[in-house]
Amino acid sequence: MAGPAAFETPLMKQYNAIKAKYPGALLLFRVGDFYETFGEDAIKASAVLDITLTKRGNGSASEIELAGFPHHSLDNYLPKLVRAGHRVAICDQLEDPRSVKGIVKRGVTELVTPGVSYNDNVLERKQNNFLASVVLQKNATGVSFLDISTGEFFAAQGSETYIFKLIQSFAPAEIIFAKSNREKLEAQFTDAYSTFALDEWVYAFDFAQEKLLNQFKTASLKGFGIENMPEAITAAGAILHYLEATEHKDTQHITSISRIDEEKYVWLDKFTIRNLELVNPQQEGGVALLQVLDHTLTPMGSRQLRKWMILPLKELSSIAERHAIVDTFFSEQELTEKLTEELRNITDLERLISKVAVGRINPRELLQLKKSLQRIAPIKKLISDQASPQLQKVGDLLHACEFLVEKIDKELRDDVSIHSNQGGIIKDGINAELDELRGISGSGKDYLLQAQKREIERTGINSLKISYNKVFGYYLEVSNANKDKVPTDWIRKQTLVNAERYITEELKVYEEKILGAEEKIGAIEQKLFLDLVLQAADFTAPIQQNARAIAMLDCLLSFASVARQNKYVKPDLNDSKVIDIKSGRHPVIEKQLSISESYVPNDIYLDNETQQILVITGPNMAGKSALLRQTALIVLMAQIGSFVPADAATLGIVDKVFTRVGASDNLSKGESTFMVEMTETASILNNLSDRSLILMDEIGRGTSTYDGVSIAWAIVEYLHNHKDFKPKTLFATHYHELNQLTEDLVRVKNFNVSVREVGDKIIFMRKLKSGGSEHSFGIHVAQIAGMPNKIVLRANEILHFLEKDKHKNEPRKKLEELPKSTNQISLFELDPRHKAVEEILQKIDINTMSPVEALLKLNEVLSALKKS
Ligand SMILES: Nc1ncnc2c1ncn2[C@@H]1O[C@H](COP(=O)(O)OP(=O)(O)OP(=O)(O)O)[C@@H](O)[C@H]1O
Repeated sequence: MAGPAAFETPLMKQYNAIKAKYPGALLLFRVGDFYETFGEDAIKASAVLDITLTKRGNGSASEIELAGFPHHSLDNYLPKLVRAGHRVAICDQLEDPRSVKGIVKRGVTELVTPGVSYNDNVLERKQNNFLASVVLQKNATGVSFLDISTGEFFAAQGSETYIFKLIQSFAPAEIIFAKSNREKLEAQFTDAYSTFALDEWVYAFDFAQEKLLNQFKTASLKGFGIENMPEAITAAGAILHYLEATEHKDTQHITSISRIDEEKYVWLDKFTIRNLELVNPQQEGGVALLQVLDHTLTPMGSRQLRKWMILPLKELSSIAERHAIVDTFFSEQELTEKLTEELRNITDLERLISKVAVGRINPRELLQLKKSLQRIAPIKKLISDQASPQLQKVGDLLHACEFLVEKIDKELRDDVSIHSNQGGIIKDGINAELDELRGISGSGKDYLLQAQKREIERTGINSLKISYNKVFGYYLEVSNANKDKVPTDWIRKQTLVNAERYITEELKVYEEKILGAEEKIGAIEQKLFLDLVLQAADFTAPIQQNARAIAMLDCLLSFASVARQNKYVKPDLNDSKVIDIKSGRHPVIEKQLSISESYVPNDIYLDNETQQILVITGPNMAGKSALLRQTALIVLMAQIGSFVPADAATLGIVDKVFTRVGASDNLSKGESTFMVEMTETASILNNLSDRSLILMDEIGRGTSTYDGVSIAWAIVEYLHNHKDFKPKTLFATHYHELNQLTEDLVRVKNFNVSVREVGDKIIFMRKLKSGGSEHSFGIHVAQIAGMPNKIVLRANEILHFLEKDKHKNEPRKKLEELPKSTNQISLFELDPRHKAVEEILQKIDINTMSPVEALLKLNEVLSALKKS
């Protein structure tokens, strides 16, 4: 590729100057009806967009790569570039090329980055598109999240672990930070997120605070509850700067910022969110809890639910409010049906009003906004008529925006297109001049039809047609066969293969009148439409408030609908430290079972006094993990306001949920090292509280049995004997040795997930029973899984050998004594009964045997074979 110095045409000079202002961005450069990319950008764009890459001379000896697409395809191509991780600068022509001589003025009108987008094709309807800004400081780490498409703006600060966890939960589309924090944050986030480093000065507190005060037009940040959070303020201010730098200067819809208060929400460690599959399944094709709970009807509802899921509440009263509303919906079938019907007709109010604020709304969207707003009044009435004070409170938040609805209804036509420049937007009777011009335009068209008729009569050319094109306006088209009938006063304009095109003086006069009128109509309609948009912008705050209230109703309605469908019950939440679940089920697994299977419910009881830690043993596949997860899921569902899959649940508020799964479960993620397992376990142990719920699933299995048992043992002891806290713990393990813990630790109780052995087979009962289990059945599972019989037999042999001498402290020596396996399969190895027969036969000494003894032996062999 040629270097910049080689680009000598004036156009390329202009291109280079603009390109230099947006380092790191792919520049879409508008030339005529095309967006062009050059050089490296062209190579990237052609690869991502699958468009042709060409080369062209640029006024010097060198050539430059070129790839472009028609301007009207921007909405198709832009999202693809952004999704491929590019920052895209859109450079437009800033003046009408027809009115300038020489080079048209151009400038970047928007820098679209993964985290800053209004484009419906980039955005997911059901998900927020957050931009995150992070600041690492000595005292604390700060973070801010903004979804420019909805106007939601959050800030938080705290420990680095907490902030990184929040980032993981919010899953932003892009993360920005100061260059000085680059090394650490890139190492942390670049694999999973788009990142961008900004100059240091952007992350200065004073600068950031000023930006926020200007944005909200307030004298202090007190009203937002963040005035004493310098790191959060710095992160948030940097976001506002970034919007400006990316040419997103219309930000009137960002009207406030909310503090994410660490104290208000349950602490979910990063494994919990992933392991419990709250919002995303761990494996492709899997199902997350969110999918089961999401029966929402509006995009706002869906997005809200996702936020609720990652931020379960700790405050009893707030949870109770949600439960009360779900309860009303649950029992009032008629109310839910009516509300459901109304919500179905509400579109994305939140994103539409953002588009209004930044002047990006099209006529059809404004019509949708009106239609959605028309549903607010009936909803308000429906819920305000209810006895529930909680529902009435939500009703108070709703604002019918009558003035705006009436205005749009009166002025905007019901059949508008998405384009604001194609006319047909404003109704008749709104603007006198518009009506008059429409009259002229309409009658002009009539006139043309009459003229066509007259000319046909005059010339006798029956196929004569008056048509229009942009190049020479209205014309008469005559086929070659009729050419000689053309009168002399017609002026020939164009010759086609089969026809000739003419204009006449009369046509020209009318054309001017009609086109003049249409142009004026377009201008007036556009102005009236803009007035409507401005009017709507005045309603930004109430519409945003409506959107949030509707989102909340939608989520709660969804909870009620899911509860009814899946037979959930209202949990009884209280201040105690008891978790008492009767016949609890796993909300996701129970949905996945086939009709012939049914989920086996289980009771779980945990408290801080008598039953703090359950050591749950049982064979592989018995359902230990399912039981652990369902317990945490039930607790979390309850604390986000949902009903729960159980017959009854009395739950003391939980403030932290920790999850650790033995290393090999995460093998596919390349995180299986024992070291990681231990580090994470350590971090749990260092952050305990009295209301914590801990799930430990086969901790220690990433190392040798002896190490594993010892570590697991020590962890249980630690959790039991902690001087300050008695965190409730479910500890699933294969190590039945841990059952001995109950001998010394009073609040540890043994349970097992029962199975029944029927002959060689085991039947999974999935029932949690009090008491430990004898052995781990792993070999049976291997057999079920289709492991070659030879291996199963050999494993059994080794197991028996090891178990026989378990309590002697000479494992190595014993292993050496283990009978060596041969690689050949003998007849006796194919079936365990044959092994027994072999043992009998080998002991026989036929030289000393009487015939009767031989018969008896034969009988012994036969009965060994009959044993199943
Ligand atoms: N209570 C239940 N009712 C019906 N099916 C269940 C139940 N619990 C678990 N299952 C089914 O059994 C499968 C295995 O359960 P789970 O993974 O919990 O076993 P596990 O004991 O943890 O096994 P491993 O030790 O191998 O991890 C689940 O995927 C689920 O399909």
